[in-house]
Amino acid sequence: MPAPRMGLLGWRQVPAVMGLPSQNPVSNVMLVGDSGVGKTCLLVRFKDGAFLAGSFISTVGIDFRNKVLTVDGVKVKLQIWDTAGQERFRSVTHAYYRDAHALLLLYDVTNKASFDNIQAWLTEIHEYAQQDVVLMLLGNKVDSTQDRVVKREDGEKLAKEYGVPFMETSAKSGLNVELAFTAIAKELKHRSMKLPNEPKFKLHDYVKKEVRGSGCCRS
Ligand SMILES: Nc1nc2c(ncn2[C@@H]2O[C@H](COP(=O)(O)OP(=O)(O)OP(=O)(O)O)[C@@H](O)[C@H]2O)c(=O)[nH]1
Repeated sequence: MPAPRMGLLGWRQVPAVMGLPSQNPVSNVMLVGDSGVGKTCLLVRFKDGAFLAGSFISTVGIDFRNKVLTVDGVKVKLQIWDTAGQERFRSVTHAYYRDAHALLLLYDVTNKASFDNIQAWLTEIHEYAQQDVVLMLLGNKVDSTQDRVVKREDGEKLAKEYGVPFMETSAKSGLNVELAFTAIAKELKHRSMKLPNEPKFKLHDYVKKEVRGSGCCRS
């Protein structure tokens, strides 16, 4: 059992922006998935450009970081919530779904159980999150080629089945990490601005094109 990492918010504490999504220029992005899939590492890679090597310290409750991205010349403020994947913190996570504007759902390509549990996570998301929440599926740890047990095609198939955009990432190498958050920020920006003459942004198409362009993830 990994040692616990107490989230900045600790138990039952709520970020100042909770409950005020419409008056609030901050977009809330929540990272979910089994314990150990790499949610904290993905966030640290995105925020600080570093990889948390060494022993695995499991998140307790929920933690968060802020990051501002410039998307098509517009600043998009993201507050990213790093949730605890362990089952015993599930009720804490449930309380946050409703105020999330976007969800990044992770599994670990070296851990079949974390992939098999995606269906259960999607059921939970369906139950607790807003109907129009932006959702993306990420298969993390693709740098671990020797230990891979979930093929890219399996991730793609599952994502297609549920109609969600998909990409493979590595918090260790940084592969597609910036891209995942940028894609989410683009979608959130387009939704919030709703410019009448602007063509509708298609997250699926953007992700497919960008992932193909990066030459990533051929296994
Ligand atoms: N090789 C490799 N290891 C990774 C990657 N991302 C995370 N890890 C390792 O996986 C372990 C778990 O990472 P965390 O980011 O703490 O996992 P988590 O999903 O936040 O776990 P919980 O807080 O328990 O929900 C750590 O030992 C990390 O070093 C990755 O992209 N590649």
